[in-house]
Amino acid sequence: MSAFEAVDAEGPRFEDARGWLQVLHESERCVLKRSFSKAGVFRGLHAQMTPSPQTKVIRVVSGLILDAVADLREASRPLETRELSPADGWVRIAPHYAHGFLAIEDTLFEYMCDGRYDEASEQAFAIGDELAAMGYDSPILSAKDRAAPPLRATAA
Ligand SMILES: Cc1cn([C@H]2C[C@H](O)[C@@H](COP(=O)(O)OP(=O)(O)O[C@H]3O[C@@H](C)C(=O)[C@@H](O)[C@H]3O)O2)c(=O)[nH]c1=O
Repeated sequence: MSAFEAVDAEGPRFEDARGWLQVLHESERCVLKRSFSKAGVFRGLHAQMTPSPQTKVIRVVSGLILDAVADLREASRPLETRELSPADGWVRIAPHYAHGFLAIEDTLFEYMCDGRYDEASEQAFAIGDELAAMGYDSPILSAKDRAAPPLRATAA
């Protein structure tokens, strides 16, 4: 076998009103993805729970996002946000965070997760009130994220 083994480099692509998500490569141990989000889209917050927690390594290829994480180890689920642009390079998100982002501009985003996508273990949390308080009203959401319980309602 050649040392340069060809791998499936383009997996499925999912399009919806937010933009698209492309799986670039997936194995048992990692999944590499790219997504495009129109300005005003919010994706998340999402976290894969036991038995499939994931560390995510993320970057903005083009555009600008407000990245958001909530620490699921804390009863109060504290939310932290930070603007990320291409200049910030790769950023690591530990598995105990639920993660999401608002596209402030049209944004191309790439991320690597250690471990497979496991939809059954995923939990979604809504932060519409928190975004509105920061001046980001009526983000464009997926049906799944519209149906998610508010982050605060799930806090102890
Ligand atoms: C995330 C993902 C989705 N999909 C499919 C499921 C669905 O049909 C379509 C769109 O999925 P979602 O709506 O969950 O995509 P999206 O809202 O972009 O989900 C992502 O949000 C950001 C904030 C994250 O942190 C990521 O880990 C991931 O949860 O793509 C996969 O096949 N593999 C994957 O790894």
